[in-house]
Amino acid sequence: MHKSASGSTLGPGGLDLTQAFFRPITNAAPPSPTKRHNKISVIGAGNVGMAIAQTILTQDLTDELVLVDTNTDKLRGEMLDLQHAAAFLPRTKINSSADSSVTAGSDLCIVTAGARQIVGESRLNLLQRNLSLFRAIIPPLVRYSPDTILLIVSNPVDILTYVAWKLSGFPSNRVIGSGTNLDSSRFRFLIADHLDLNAQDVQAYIVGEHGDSSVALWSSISIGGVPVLSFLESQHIGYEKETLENIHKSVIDGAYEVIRLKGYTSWAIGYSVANLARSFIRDQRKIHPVSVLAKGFYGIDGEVFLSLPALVGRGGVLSVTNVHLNEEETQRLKDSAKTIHEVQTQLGI
Ligand SMILES: NC(=O)C1=CN([C@@H]2O[C@H](COP(=O)(O)OP(=O)(O)OC[C@H]3O[C@@H](n4cnc5c(N)ncnc54)[C@H](O)[C@@H]3O)[C@@H](O)[C@H]2O)C=CC1
Ligand SMILES: CC(=O)C(=O)O
Repeated sequence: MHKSASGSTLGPGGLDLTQAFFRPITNAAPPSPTKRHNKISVIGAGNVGMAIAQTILTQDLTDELVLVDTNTDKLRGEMLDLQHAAAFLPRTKINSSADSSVTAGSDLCIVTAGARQIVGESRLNLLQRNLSLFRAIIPPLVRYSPDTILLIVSNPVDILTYVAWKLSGFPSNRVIGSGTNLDSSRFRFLIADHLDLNAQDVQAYIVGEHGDSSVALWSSISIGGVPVLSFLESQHIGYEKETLENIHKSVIDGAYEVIRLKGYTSWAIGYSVANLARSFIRDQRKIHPVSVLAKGFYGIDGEVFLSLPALVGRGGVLSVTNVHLNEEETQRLKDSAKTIHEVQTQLGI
């Protein structure tokens, strides 16, 4: 069997099996022209790329999902393994190739390709290795999908988002790093666990670098509409600053612990990125802490990408939320920006 030019299946002698199986309905209305065909490409079919792909499929976020990887056997194996779940999933066309032309016309390109940390390495240690990969990966993605949103996940994510922005020539609102969307979920989980409630009811952000210099915004945490720290202060309920610092330290150490235990992180980043993909593709206008061009916000004067709570929709990042930071948080954010800028300057990027 093979496919006809129209995509229907041809049997022996050129018989169109699709037409043979189905009888046309007279006076059937043509398909609605308003339904938009969505296409998401995931570059890098490793632990992270596949966790993202699987979550996108189960959440029915796209009509077409494309996987790209240079390891062609693994790539085909991953594609077939997902295709074999077709009977249990919403209908999605799944395709794969080592050639980026397969991504043509993508609405969203998610880049996860590259080296990952081994025990003892920080995210910044990966920069040299992943920088050269990005120089090969980004230009063809841009050529084949000039209107796409680039969502960068590979580490160090903030610096590689800056690199992708420079290489793409795109406006900065269409080049976004997954940033601290994941760290903030870890933060919300730890607070919710501490108080025995649902993490979805905890509004809390980690901003700055996705990594060791991230900043916890304690002053703006609210639970069920109650601003936590000012409530405790108004009720004269004491709390230890050290407890807060320990929770933030657990957020930072979280990835290192998972990497030490299982070798890599995958499930949480899979859900985090699928959650972002939904906001872009379905134009959710949701606020996510993601890595954006931060120059000009909170006194940051260097050209760096780092995470700030941002309004996200079909056009990419639509605006940055004017969340209040106290003096200490502002200073920590500036220090985080400085850390990233220094690495970029040392490498001449
Ligand atoms: N931003 C975040 O929150 C997180 C980022 N990461 C990062 O994601 C990246 C991937 O991690 P894993 O999936 O665990 O690694 P992995 O080693 O399982 O997968 C990487 C994949 O990239 C592929 N690849 C290499 N060069 C390529 C190219 N030129 N084009 C296409 N594919 C290529 C490899 O063949 C491999 O399949 C790492 O940089 C890791 O640090 C991981 C977790 C969270
Ligand atoms: C590896 C990594 O960046 C993370 O899980 O946060």
